[in-house]
Amino acid sequence: MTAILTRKSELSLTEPAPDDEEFGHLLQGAATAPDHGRLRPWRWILVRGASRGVVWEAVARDVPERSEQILRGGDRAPLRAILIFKPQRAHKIPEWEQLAATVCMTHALMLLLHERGYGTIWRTGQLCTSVSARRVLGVTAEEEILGSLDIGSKGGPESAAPRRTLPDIADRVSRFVPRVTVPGGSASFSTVPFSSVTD
Ligand SMILES: Cc1cc2nc3c(=O)[nH]c(=O)nc-3n(C[C@H](O)[C@H](O)[C@H](O)COP(=O)(O)O)c2cc1C
Repeated sequence: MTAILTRKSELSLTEPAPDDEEFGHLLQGAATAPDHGRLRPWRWILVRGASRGVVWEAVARDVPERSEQILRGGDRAPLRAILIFKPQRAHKIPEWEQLAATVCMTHALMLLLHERGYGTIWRTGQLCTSVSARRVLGVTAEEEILGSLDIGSKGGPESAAPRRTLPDIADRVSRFVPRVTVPGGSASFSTVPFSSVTD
């Protein structure tokens, strides 16, 4: 609960970021997230330093009207880990489940990075639809870019924000109460009371 309540998307990320070895180590942990069929239908492309410019120049080429803004954003984090969804299309595990497994892995990775003191933010935007970026990164026709997990050290003013408060989820959960006495009758639902949670 502490990790959940203290993680938040960090807009300002500076050096240092985890090196390849540390990223790989944490990814091994994250790769144990729930994954129906254990297909691991994803891969990461780590982009650092001047290579970031190459990728975001490609994105900017595809959206000339926003190119300045896109180029400015290219180096917004020391490590831009690009998440590629690599589903097995004709597999018995439906594609949505493969996407769900990919998201489970990514959230686990974000929490592991957070636990090590790194900040993250998952960014999507123009990168995901950029044909030029796909070409530069070697993304195949079978794959999709799900965005960039920006990783670095927390430095912005928002880093000092207090722990988040828990959201009100009272209307998002109910208890199923079958009406066994009425054949074919409808079930009823009752809401589940929650007391506020603390760790
Ligand atoms: C799939 C996905 C895509 C996101 N894309 C962006 C984005 O393009 N730009 C951005 O500023 N934040 C992006 N975010 C971060 C969300 O804006 C952020 O998680 C949300 O505002 C809640 O903030 P928190 O993570 O601090 O709780 C994305 C998050 C997810 C899960």
